[in-house]
Amino acid sequence: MSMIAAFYGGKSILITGATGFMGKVLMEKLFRTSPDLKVVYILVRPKQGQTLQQRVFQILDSKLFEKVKEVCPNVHEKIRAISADLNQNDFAISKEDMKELLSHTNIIFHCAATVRFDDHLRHAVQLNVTATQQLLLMASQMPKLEAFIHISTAFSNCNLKHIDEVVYPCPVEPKKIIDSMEWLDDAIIDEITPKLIGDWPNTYTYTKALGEVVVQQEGGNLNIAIIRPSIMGATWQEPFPGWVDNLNGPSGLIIAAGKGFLRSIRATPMAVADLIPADTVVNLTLAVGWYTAVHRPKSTLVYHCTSGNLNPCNWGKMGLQVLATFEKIPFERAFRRPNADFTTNNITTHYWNAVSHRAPAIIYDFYLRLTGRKPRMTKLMNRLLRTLSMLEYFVNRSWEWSTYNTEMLMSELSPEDQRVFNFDVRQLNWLEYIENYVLGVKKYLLKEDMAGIPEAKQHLKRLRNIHYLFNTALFLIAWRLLIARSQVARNVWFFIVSFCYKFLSYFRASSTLNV
Ligand SMILES: CCCCCCCCCCCCCCCCCCCCCC(=O)SCCNC(=O)CCNC(=O)[C@H](O)C(C)(C)COP(=O)(O)OP(=O)(O)OC[C@H]1O[C@@H](n2cnc3c(N)ncnc32)[C@H](O)[C@@H]1OP(=O)(O)O
Ligand SMILES: NC(=O)C1=CN([C@@H]2O[C@H](COP(=O)(O)OP(=O)(O)OC[C@H]3O[C@@H](n4cnc5c(N)ncnc54)[C@H](OP(=O)(O)O)[C@@H]3O)[C@@H](O)[C@H]2O)C=CC1
Repeated sequence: MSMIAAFYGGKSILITGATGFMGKVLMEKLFRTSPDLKVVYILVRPKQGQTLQQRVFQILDSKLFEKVKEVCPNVHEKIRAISADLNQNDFAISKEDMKELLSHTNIIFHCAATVRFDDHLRHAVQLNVTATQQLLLMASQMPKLEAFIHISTAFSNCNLKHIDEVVYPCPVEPKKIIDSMEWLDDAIIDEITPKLIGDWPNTYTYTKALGEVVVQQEGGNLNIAIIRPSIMGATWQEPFPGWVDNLNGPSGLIIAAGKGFLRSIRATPMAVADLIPADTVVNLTLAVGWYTAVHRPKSTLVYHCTSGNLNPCNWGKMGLQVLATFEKIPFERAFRRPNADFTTNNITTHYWNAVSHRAPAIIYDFYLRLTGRKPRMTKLMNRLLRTLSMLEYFVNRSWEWSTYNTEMLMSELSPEDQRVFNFDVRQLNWLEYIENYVLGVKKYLLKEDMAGIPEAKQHLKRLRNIHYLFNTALFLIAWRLLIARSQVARNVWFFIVSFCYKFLSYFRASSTLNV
């Protein structure tokens, strides 16, 4: 019997960010392995005209929860959605709901965050720092609380090269930042943001670092642990390989590459691609929840959930495997044939952006205009290039994350728990994982049918022929222009033609002799 699964039995668990990518995988695993848990409280905000209940039903209706519904048929009764907005005071939770949460919660998993790299500093601070502070305050009033697990990111200290499993201080105290956000106006915040974030690349990583400091400073006597996942990708094994439901991290770029929009990227092929499957993160998170509650470590332990130091893969290898998978499993209605040019140089980046991205978009928009349709490709391409520029920082550097605590935890688990809550990334076969990831993107993000693969392959063949035809026409036009202007080019042309003629005559004569 799994000790971890048994631990969660009968427990009341509070999850923030349960409607997000990680939150859903976390909930799924919890219900599948501990169907006898008492209740899962999730803090949800109404969104896109959907009520809380509609949002919960939409999650439970997804393929991700198919197995759960077999193991725990009354799962919908065990999820208690609480209306909350983490941007508001006391999260805008009603008095009754608050009372229930405070008196029953045993474990908190704090996953909610804004993960947008370019979020306004005020908003990023509100969600990633102030909300964490408020949640800690709530936690301190929960008499039955056994553990508070805070999800951070391995990139919260990406301004360092080697990162240990410790909380690093920030140049400006989080409390001062929180205070200043209350009275500074947006224009001033915009002005001071670059100075405040210093050598962090964006407001996301900076505010996640501040959030960790808040957890350490204001955790009081709570049993707290911090988990730092690197780049979370599709699931590796559970509940099935390749599940993914948003465009963050590599997923959006895999779509852009598979559809032929993205054909070159400014990335260092040898830089470590520190991806980590979402189910691995969730397994570690649940194991940490158990360990923190049962063993009550004296200080706040930080756990790195990364792959680079145990089983490294690099961006070059990843790009090649993604392309190889497109050969087998192409995406439908691609704009161009998928291709991957990795460049680290400024000039070649501009060149490839002009030739591989902007020029085809302009030509296609011209074609759309000619056929009376609205041009849209240039706009899409500009957005893609903007996204690429934001991700560049992460694909041109490598970091070293130490994993002592994570490895210590692994050794503390029983063989059964090591199997059920496997977070040993050394067992991951990258080629297989990436292939399943691409397949998952096709199935669960693009919602494309596998039956369409032969047609998609035909489409790619047509694109290849158009490509050859286009290049040949371009070459002939360029050549024609050149020989019209240059005597040297004309001489070369006559030399090639007469050489070919002689070769053919010789070939014809020798084949006549052979007969
Ligand atoms: C050469 C070929 C290659 C071949 C092979 C290629 C595969 C192999 C190579 C793979 C290298 C991977 C590198 C990953 C590095 C990640 C490092 C993470 C480190 C930290 C990890 C963490 O700890 S934490 C999670 C990370 N946090 C994000 O990853 C959020 C990012 N994101 C945003 O910060 C905002 O999104 C941003 C972008 C500002 C736009 O902002 P914005 O306002 O302009 O646009 P919106 O967000 O409103 O989106 C507008 C439209 O862009 C669509 N879209 C949104 N994201 C998209 C995306 N990533 N790729 C495509 N498309 C995306 C969206 O679906 C909309 O499409 P539509 O309009 O059609 O609905
Ligand atoms: N994805 C990744 O690659 C990585 C993620 N992480 C961390 O993991 C955690 C989960 O990330 P992930 O699942 O990818 O993120 P998502 O963006 O998928 O999910 C974010 C969650 O936070 C909720 N949320 C945001 N704002 C509010 C608000 N004002 N009130 C209530 N809820 C809110 C969202 O709710 P709603 O559905 O209503 O928007 C959603 O449930 C985050 O802490 C992130 O920093 C760490 C490393 C890598």
